[in-house]
Amino acid sequence: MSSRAHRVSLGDSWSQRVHPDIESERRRQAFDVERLTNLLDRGARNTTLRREVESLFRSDPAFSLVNTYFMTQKEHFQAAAQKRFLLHKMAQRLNWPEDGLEIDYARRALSGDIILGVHTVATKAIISLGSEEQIAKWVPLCKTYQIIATYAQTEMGHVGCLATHAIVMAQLICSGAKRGMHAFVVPIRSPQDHTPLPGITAGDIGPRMGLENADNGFLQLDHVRVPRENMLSRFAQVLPDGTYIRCGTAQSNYLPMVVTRVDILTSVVLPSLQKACVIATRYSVIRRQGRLRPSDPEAKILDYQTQQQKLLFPLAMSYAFHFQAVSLLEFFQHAYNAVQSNDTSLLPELHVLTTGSKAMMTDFCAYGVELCRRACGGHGYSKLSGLPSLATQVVASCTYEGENTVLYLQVARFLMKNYQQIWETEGAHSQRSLPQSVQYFTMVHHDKCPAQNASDFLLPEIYTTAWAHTAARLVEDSARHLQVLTQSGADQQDAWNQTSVSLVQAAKAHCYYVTVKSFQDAVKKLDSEPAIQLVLKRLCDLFALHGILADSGIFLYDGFLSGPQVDMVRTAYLDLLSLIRKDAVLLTDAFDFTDQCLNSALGCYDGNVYERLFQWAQMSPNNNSQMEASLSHCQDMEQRNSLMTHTVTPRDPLHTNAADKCLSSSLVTLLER
Ligand SMILES: CCCCCCC/C=C/C(=O)SCCNC(=O)CCNC(=O)[C@H](O)C(C)(C)COP(=O)(O)OP(=O)(O)OC[C@H]1O[C@@H](n2cnc3c(N)ncnc32)[C@H](O)[C@@H]1OP(=O)(O)O
Ligand SMILES: Cc1cc2nc3c(=O)[nH]c(=O)nc-3n(C[C@H](O)[C@H](O)[C@H](O)COP(=O)(O)OP(=O)(O)OC[C@H]3O[C@@H](n4cnc5c(N)ncnc54)[C@H](O)[C@@H]3O)c2cc1C
Repeated sequence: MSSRAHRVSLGDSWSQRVHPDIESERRRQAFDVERLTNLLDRGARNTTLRREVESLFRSDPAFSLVNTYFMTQKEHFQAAAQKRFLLHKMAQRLNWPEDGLEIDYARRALSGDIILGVHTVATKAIISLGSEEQIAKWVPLCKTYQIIATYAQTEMGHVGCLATHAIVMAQLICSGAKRGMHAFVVPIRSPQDHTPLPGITAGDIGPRMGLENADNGFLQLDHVRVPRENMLSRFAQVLPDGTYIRCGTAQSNYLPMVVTRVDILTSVVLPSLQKACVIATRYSVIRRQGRLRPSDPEAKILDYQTQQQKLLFPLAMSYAFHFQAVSLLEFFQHAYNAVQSNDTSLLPELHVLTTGSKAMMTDFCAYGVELCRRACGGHGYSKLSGLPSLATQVVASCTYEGENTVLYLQVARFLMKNYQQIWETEGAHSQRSLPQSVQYFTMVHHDKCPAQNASDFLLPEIYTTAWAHTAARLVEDSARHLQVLTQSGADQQDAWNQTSVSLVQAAKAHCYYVTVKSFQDAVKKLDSEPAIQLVLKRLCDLFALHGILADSGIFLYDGFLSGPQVDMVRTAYLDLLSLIRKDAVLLTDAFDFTDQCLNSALGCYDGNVYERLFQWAQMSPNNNSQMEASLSHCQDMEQRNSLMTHTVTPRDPLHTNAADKCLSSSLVTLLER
């Protein structure tokens, strides 16, 4: 399949005429885009498979995403339910393997616009924490939608209208002793008529900032009895006589959070940033505004240095986080399997790597998507650009699966523990006993950065060492601050709280270092692809140097960098902007999102922005000719106001009346086999 035909997928009459301003960007190919796509897909076979799956959705109107922009929340939810149902049928018909890549690629093609994301989270919680018998009992019911599960950990719950069962994470009190958080499969609604079971109060949580396709709700349990065998018991059991037996550590039951954090990074968070980069970069070579010199034609806005600064850092992040996610996934597979076999030795490091990656990637991706949105000027505020929904989707991920400050503090706790270990076992042996991700604590040798000119800052060992030094120094400062406070009489908790701003700063610097290091390691391995290696190295340089410039105070504080060296960093950084700008469109093409999946009037492959924007705007119900005609006949403002209040009906919240109960029941029926 030709890659261009694959990408131009909306079938508009003008799609075959690629806009000359974007075509010229693709003429100069400094590297092979297709090979970069293969690298991102982790193999050419995966690229082929992904495109095959995507092609199944291209021409089927049932899977169209454009209409969702004009839907009410309820309509959007129903459309997303229908997509989930059709996808389920498709997977059955095509015999897709249960844990194969096909389903991931299908979700990507549909831009995640299907309901029951939390059903998947809950199903994976059963797989992580259930015994073999419990998995055999519950997972097939989940996979065939005979039950719909939700994951209820946060107080007040997030349960939804459709769920028949909740995986409730609750304190187990056994023979009077608190045993920590355990998971219980709690039936909450009748499988026959979907009414709440005795003692259960559940419903929709009300309007939210975004995520119209999500089923978020509340749950109250009042004297609800849960059978003993419904406690998920891979890591802990209660015997019929009340004896409590633990097979793992107390933290083993936290495994679902680790699993979900990894899942959302790869399936929601990172693709959102990548899509925003594609949309904003393509738009920025079509949009012409102002002149670089009075005699020039109007400039492509991507030719302004400030626009490059806005867009190329998110692009660098997109690649940095891709390689970070790849290395995280590798470690995850290995450590998850070990924990499942009751070897929990890697769990603390797995927890901290996933938690730090989740906090950093969601924070930065939210920032990056917003940068892209603003870089598109007024059109970035239009939902039709695709950018507002990407922004609200990513912002949510800064909160769910653990609020990011809380997560950074968990990373800091791990850093403090390991730093204290070095203090206690000072000497040559300390490095060997440290987890791999913090071994750099003992490897920082320089007091001052040896760079002498801007080009020295393009040497990966220079900027990686700068990050390692500064992260380790911030960890040390926090550890000393904690020690000073406790030595002067503060208790541990007070000392922790009084140090927490510094601790979060140290955790952020550590996460930045880990990301720079994994990006640099990935680039080093690309010797057989020199052209790709070169463009990715530039992105790696930009990512590392942007972080230094944005937070130069932490590098200057102890004199590791001098003022003139920060100027050298800036020079190197600005030179990189103009180099990367030349490849920007191709670097975003390499993500290989279909137009359908981008769902953006600004970001299609062909660059025909204005035609598409105009055409899509026609779909607005406000352009309904009858309404326009009535409005134009109104003589005065008062008449106009009264017409508006009668024409625009407020949207019903889900699940407030009998009709809505019917809606949720029928969606349940829809999803049944
Ligand atoms: C469109 C896409 C679909 C969207 C789906 C969205 C679905 C969203 C679902 C949710 O949001 S579910 C709710 C998720 N909630 C959280 O993540 C809460 C965040 N809080 C925590 O993680 C807390 O740590 C805790 C688990 C609630 C425990 O808090 P507590 O204060 O009791 O203990 P801590 O001091 O934090 O930790 C104690 C100990 O345990 C270690 N630890 C913490 N978490 C984990 C873990 N996941 N895995 C392994 N170990 C963990 C922590 O490091 C401490 O260790 P020590 O220092 O004592 O050794
Ligand atoms: C879209 C969405 C979907 C969700 N889905 C689910 C779901 O399916 N299942 C589920 O169980 N939950 C779900 N949640 C809930 C989510 O996991 C929680 O909102 C999140 O973990 C934060 O907890 P909280 O709301 O209690 O915030 P809080 O903990 O109250 O945080 C509020 C503020 O207090 C600060 N804070 C809190 N504790 C500390 C501390 N120890 N030290 C310093 N500062 C602190 C935070 O940094 C933050 O600034 C969802 C949330 C959203 C937005």
